[in-house]
Amino acid sequence: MNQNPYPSFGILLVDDEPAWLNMLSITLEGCAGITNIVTCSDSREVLPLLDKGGIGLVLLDLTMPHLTGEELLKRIGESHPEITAIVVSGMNQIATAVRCIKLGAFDYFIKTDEEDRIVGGVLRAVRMLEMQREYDEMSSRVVSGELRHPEAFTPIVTGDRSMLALFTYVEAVAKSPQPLLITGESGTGKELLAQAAHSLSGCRGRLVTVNVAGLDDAVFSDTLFGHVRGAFTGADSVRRGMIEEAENGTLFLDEIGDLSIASQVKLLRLLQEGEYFPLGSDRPKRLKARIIVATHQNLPAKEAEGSFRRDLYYRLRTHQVRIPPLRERKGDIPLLLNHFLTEAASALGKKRPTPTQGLAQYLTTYGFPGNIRELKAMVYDAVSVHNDRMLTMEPFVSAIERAQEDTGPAGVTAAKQNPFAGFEELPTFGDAAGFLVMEAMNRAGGNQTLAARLLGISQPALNKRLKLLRG
Ligand SMILES: Nc1ncnc2c1ncn2[C@@H]1O[C@H](COP(=O)(O)OP(=O)(O)OP(=O)(O)O)[C@@H](O)[C@H]1O
Repeated sequence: MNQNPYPSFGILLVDDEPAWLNMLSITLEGCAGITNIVTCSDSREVLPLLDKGGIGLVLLDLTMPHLTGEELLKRIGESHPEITAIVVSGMNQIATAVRCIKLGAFDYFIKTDEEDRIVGGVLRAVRMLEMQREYDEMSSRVVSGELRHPEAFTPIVTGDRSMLALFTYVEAVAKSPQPLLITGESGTGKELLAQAAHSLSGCRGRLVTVNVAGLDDAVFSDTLFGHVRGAFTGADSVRRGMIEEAENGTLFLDEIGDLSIASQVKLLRLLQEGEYFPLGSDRPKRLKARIIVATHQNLPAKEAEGSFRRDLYYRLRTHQVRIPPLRERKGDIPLLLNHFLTEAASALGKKRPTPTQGLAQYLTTYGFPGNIRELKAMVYDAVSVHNDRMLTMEPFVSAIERAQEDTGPAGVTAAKQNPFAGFEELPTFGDAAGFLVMEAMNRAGGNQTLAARLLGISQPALNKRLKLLRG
């Protein structure tokens, strides 16, 4: 799929007829982009070749001088059980096919079978091996919890365990040729994660981002596939599509949940066939980029209501990560606050202000529907207006109040709903007030000023209630 040999492991073709070996190599490269091919026409050399390592799949001819394919199959099973074998026979013999499958062959083909069947079988075996390898790699890393390239994730500030587990997963699948689907609410850092996945992919090309929301099908096709001169009125010159711009790199399609059905069909075809036609051209081009897609939408729900194709969803979700919203990793708020304070001060050419005590704690009491983007904007805004050494809570309090006012009827916050509506028996006024005070103190981490702010009362009034509660 790119200039690196594909797949990442070698495919050994064994046959005593060099002409067949040659033809099969050309077919596999031309039809499936398979380039990591080793050929061998002497059956005696097969096992020593496998001992050297690097081979994942073997295609074996059955009838060969010295060692037969069946004999080799048995020996491979004994000495290299991790290697997958496919038998390609000159004759159609059911009994031999059954014996080979019993010996562990992954598949059995006749040389006279259609090219597509043999190529399809090889691709199936390659995918199975790739998934097995990714799974093994991932399990071993998740167990050890180690990242090989932590530097790829440096721009993503977090200390959250679920985020770290997600990094491990992204690192494990970074070199896979299958698409990566990143989901998560708006502002959670999906684009940042796509950048990390690209830098880990080992692809030398660029990361090309296309936001597909709002693109009608014609613009989508033109943007991705490009066009030849004269393809349509106004197409005065050739346009390279983004797929080509991303050659040997990564094509990142953002807001994939908003793609029109017509464009979904085209994307699916691209992923299935690995090739596409620039508009106005009848010469196909090969897809030579890794595909990463992202969305803040709920794709299974969209699929259920019929606005997202099931076949595309299944294709995209082979490797999938969901970035948790900030409210599910509140422990990151102090880290992010710190990070954005430094970043904003340097961007605005100011001295880094010291946040007032309790600011981080106060921020954890808010749900951040806009996630990290919202927190970042708040910090930048506060740093740009402040002039003292100490950064007070005020700009954050007003930003949060403004955001809550803007949350309109559809997004009514918990505080505006009636929490007692479902209760069969109501608590007494005193009990309810007591629970409320304790919850506010809990959320404010014991800080009375903060808790009073959350309850909309003065600090002395809260103090009085606390004293009453403590008896
Ligand atoms: N963990 C993080 N550490 C530092 N900065 C972050 C982190 N997560 C997100 N950001 C910053 O927050 C902003 C939003 O991030 P990003 O654009 O990656 O989100 P997104 O999930 O792709 O959003 P959308 O769905 O709206 O496209 C960016 O400025 C990004 O740099």
